[in-house]
Amino acid sequence: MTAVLQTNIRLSLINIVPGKCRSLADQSRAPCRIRCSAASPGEKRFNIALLPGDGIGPEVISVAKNVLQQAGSLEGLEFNFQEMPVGGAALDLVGVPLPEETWSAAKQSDAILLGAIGGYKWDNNERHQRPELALIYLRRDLKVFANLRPATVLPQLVDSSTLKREVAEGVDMMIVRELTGGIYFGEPRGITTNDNGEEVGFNTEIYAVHEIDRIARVAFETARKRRGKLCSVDKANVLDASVLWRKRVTAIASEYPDVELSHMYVDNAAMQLIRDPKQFDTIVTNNIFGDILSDEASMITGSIGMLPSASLGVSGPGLFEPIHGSAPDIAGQDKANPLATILSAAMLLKYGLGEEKAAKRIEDAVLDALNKGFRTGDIYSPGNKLVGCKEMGEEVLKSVDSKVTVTV
Ligand SMILES: NC(=O)C1=CN([C@@H]2O[C@H](COP(=O)(O)OP(=O)(O)OC[C@H]3O[C@@H](n4cnc5c(N)ncnc54)[C@H](O)[C@@H]3O)[C@@H](O)[C@H]2O)C=CC1
Ligand SMILES: CC(C)CC(=O)C(=O)O
Ligand SMILES: [Mg+2]
Repeated sequence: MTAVLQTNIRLSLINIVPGKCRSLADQSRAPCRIRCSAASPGEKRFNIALLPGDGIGPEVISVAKNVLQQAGSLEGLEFNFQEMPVGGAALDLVGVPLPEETWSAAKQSDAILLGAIGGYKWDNNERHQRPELALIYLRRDLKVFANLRPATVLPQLVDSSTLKREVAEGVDMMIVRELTGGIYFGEPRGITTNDNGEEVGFNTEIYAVHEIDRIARVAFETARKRRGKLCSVDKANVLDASVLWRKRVTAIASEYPDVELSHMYVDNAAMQLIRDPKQFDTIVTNNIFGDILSDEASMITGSIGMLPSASLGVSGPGLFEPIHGSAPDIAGQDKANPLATILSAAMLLKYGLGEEKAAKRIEDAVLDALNKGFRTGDIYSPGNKLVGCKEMGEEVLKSVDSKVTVTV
């Protein structure tokens, strides 16, 4: 597992951005250093904004928080957690999906751990009252344009994959998804009436050169530190935005002669992920394709409940969250798999705070709990021990405590 998490992307981002941005990135670390000085020798303090959100969000966040706290304390890290409402929970409390207080806490934190947002209750809300808007605003305003979604088939979970053992075994890819542009943000958008008096809905897929170049560089840096293969996924046979995407990714490739670049249309990529997922090392793609392909890739690993993510920008706090949604169908039943959120906490330590040892403690503890046979329903296979969200969390916590060192 650590193989997919070995790139220090924050450093990569700093490295790839020249001059002015480098100092911006350095400034973003300054508040942490000031807080650290108040801690006792050998101890570092970090402010973590916890945004549980809706559905299974609070269940998985409460478990991941304990694991994060424990792994951190064993490495001399102290966390000041500030829990704030977001999404539907915030709509119910104060009438907006991202309250000003939540935004301030997130912006001023060293890193943000988010559960999930949305649910049936708010499904028919007007667009400006949708819980999911909070996520869109957070990503946009934090400027976290690079979304890393590692998909690794753990040896312990090969039998949980929906694919045959020989297809799933050994899969280890990183999907680098552009997160602050494309059709989720493009203008114009809306629902209007056409000349025939018929209602029409429309959105705009739009990318500027600087948006493509910066995500391409993150992807090339990532691929360089992995197996040196980058596949750019687009729809350049139909979409103009994809034509520009392919042109720019190809241009940026000249800066990375050691990385082997290929291009693939997204429909083919969706098929190839199931046919032969081991062909992929690093994938770079736009916002909507990355959203869809990462859900698909999650099932190769056994469950969407396994995939963490890190959303990073040039400066400021990173946003860490499982790739899944609020799973309203299982919310409140202690059935959710918390491992995606626990592993997102590991990504927070590694990419957000640069605390690799504490991150490794979490990754090892997850593997240890799986080695002992603990499984939530989504990754259960006969012969293992079926547990709920809380018990899985407790088992991971015990493994963090016992300071296991596991190799896969
Ligand atoms: N980042 C976020 O906050 C996201 C929010 N959403 C929102 O979540 C709500 C539900 O969306 P869906 O399309 O149903 O996607 P979903 O990811 O919430 O659920 C899809 C399926 O996967 C299962 N699942 C998801 N996470 C799981 C976990 N940790 N353990 C076990 N099973 C898990 C669910 O039970 C469901 O059957 C919607 O309101 C949607 O807008 C959707 C995706 C991302
Ligand atoms: C709810 C969407 C805004 C987000 C999503 O599905 C995702 O980021 O995976
Ligand atoms: Mg999604």
